Amino acid sequence: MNEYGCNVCEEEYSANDETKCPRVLTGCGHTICQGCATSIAQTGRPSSIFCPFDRISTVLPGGDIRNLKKNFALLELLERISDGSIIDRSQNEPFQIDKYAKERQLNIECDEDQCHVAVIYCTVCDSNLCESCAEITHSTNVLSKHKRVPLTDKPTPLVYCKLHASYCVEFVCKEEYCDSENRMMCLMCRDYGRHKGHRHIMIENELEELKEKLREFLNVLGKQTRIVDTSVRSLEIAIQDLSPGQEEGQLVETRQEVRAHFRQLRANLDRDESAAIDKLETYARERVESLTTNRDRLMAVSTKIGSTCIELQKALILEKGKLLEQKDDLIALAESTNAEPASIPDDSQLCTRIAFSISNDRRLHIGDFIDSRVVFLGLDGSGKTSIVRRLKKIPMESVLAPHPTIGFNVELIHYKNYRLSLWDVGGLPKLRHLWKHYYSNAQCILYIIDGDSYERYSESLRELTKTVGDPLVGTCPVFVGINRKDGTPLNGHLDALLSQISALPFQLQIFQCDAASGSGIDQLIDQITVSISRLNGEIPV
Ligand SMILES: Nc1nc2c(ncn2[C@@H]2O[C@H](COP(=O)(O)OP(=O)(O)OP(=O)(O)O)[C@@H](O)[C@H]2O)c(=O)[nH]1
Ligand SMILES: [Mg+2]
Repeated sequence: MNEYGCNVCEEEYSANDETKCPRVLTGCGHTICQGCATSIAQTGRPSSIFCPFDRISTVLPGGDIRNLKKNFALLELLERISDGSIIDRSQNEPFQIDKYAKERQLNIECDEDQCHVAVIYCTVCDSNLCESCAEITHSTNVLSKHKRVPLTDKPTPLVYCKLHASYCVEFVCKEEYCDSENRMMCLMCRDYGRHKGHRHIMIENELEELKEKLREFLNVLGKQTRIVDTSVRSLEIAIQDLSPGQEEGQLVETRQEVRAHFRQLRANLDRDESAAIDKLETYARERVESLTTNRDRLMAVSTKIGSTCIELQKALILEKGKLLEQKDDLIALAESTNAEPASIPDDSQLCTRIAFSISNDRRLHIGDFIDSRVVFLGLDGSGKTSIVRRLKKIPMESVLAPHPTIGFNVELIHYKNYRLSLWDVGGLPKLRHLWKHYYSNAQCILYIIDGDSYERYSESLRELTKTVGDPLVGTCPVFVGINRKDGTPLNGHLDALLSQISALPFQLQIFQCDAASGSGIDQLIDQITVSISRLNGEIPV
């Protein structure tokens, strides 16, 4: 690569050759030669040019490459180098541009020293030489007169005819039907030999045509190389930008942005959590203050009642005369103590469970419980009672013996700001005609299917369709729970059941749980309250 050349085509810049003039891409500050800029601009938008090194766009004033600023500093430097006015400090002599850069690329050995690369051709000695060997071998008066040219200008040697060795090849046969393998011919071949009477052209013309073609190819391939090299460079930049372990680049920047985003989210969450906890604690403090005031008031009443009782007890053992004397005082004392206001707290004041909900913007709301009715349906033995026991947090150390529910059971549980009454309805066939009395005014229906009993899937689906298809269900959210999921491993039957449920023309929310292990139960209660809050048009918790 030439140090003072264009980094795209790697050819030297020049003030004299317009196509080699260094032009500045003002968008980014890189410099490339006018020729490369022209071919790059043709592949992009004509009004602008993308830098081949960093893909930054530069507007082309007037849509013409020639309007891009010349890199005068570089031109001046080149001029000073060619003047010899710049000293190469490492060599302590004027800085030189390698004028044989092209010849060196041919990498032909020097005839004098195989370790040297030839750059010069002596037309008299017919030898390829490096600069120093050319200097040494041609230092005498006579030899110094030999004509030496750059290796790339070496004249091509004469070629002699293979059949008539003393004749030079001068023509090339152009006869379409010529069957000779050797198309080059000398005068003898043409006039008397196997090419006699054949159409032909001068070898120089043929060579010129061929060279012209090769030059065209070189031109096309050169452009292609530039495009490919530019793309390789762009790809390298992109690879570097996205490779992990780099200190800078797009990946690093984006990673920082993502981290900042999550840092902000965490900070917001922490702030909202603190605000919610503060609010909860303030609420608890106010409740404690009010309960303490109530308690102190009742203690004062209790003390007064105690002392009055003692006074009355003492009066009971007084002499008749004295007792009668104190009659009015004692009655007044008893009446005033009896009239002392003693506000006895009711259950709601004593209830310490705190109803709360959290809005979408993560604010805590403390308020009354919302009462909702959740009805459990499903075939007998599907696990309804077991799931309700799990929701009630009743310890279940082992699987209980089947104990069919006759009629129904109601259990109350609290979750956030919901007070849910869980209606566990028996699933025996004789009880199923009663189900409608339970689901007709439910806020949520849970239909449980025993995942293990695939022989009962169709019966279960039939009852489900009948239930959900009943207009009494209306907009009530329906959950279909596959119980015993931790039992038999998932099998094809279960997959088929899930797709059959999904294909039903109702809006059903499917979940899987296991009453024996308790898995999936905690998520269930959360989903139920979210569905109920949506149904009520409240802010989902
Ligand atoms: N291994 C296992 N057994 C379960 C599971 N759920 C329920 N069972 C057992 O299955 C049997 C029936 O469960 P129940 O909860 O009584 O069924 P049910 O749906 O209430 O039945 P009915 O009241 O007749 O409608 C009991 O012996 C439970 O212990 C489970 O997830 N895994
Ligand atoms: Mg039951």
